[in-house]
Amino acid sequence: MNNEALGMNNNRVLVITAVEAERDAVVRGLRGAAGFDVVAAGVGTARAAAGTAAALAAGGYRLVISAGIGGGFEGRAAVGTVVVASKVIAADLGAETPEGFLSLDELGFGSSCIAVDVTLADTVAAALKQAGLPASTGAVLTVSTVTGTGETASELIRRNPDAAAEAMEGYGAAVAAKRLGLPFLELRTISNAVGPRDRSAWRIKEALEVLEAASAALREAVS
Ligand SMILES: O=C(O)c1cccc(C(=O)CC[C@H]2O[C@@H](n3cnc4c(=O)[nH]cnc43)[C@H](O)[C@@H]2O)c1
Repeated sequence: MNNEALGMNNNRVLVITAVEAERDAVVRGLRGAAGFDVVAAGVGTARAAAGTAAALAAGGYRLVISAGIGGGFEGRAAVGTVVVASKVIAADLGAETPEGFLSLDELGFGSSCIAVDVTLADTVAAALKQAGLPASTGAVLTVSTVTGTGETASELIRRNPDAAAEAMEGYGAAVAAKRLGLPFLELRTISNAVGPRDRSAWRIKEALEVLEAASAALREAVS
């Protein structure tokens, strides 16, 4: 029997972040809004999936949002901007062959791509812009390894022409949400460019400030 049949209202929103600094930024932005639970589940898809599934087991949710900082692809998402995912792609889940990379889809093991609620994603992006934030929509890649070379960045774009950003958790949280039939969103504030590793150029503090501001706008957009 599902929650509705049991008379339980599914009216809560679960926001999953990787680290506590992201969770704290989201909580500050939400400013005590009712109906939101914000959980830091750890870095990577396994922790994101396990943390999301564990939280959803309590029941009562209507939406799952993966939120945090991320890397932006050159010319698509600049540092300090926000990307709302139009889809989530597990970009390195598959098999390497001498002829090139094969995705889960090509291997016949399901899909590396998870759809989001596009109408809601567009609504959230519009609300962020309305709040004065530089927001756009685009595919967000989930990777197991932060991209650290121009070659890998180019290869990711070649395989995923609509990619705007990369991060490490979205696909895991999305799989858990999908398993329960819940709509899913991913929101990334850009802390660094995807490409040659330059740790000194990461703008984590600024990205967390944008994440806080974005969460304030999110509060209205998904209520
Ligand atoms: O390289 C470092 O010294 C370093 C220091 C602190 C954090 C990191 C991370 O790799 C954080 C990963 C964390 O943040 C998201 N994220 C942010 N930028 C990217 C990116 O360009 N590619 C993938 N993930 C990124 C990710 O979702 C993790 O939660 C490194």
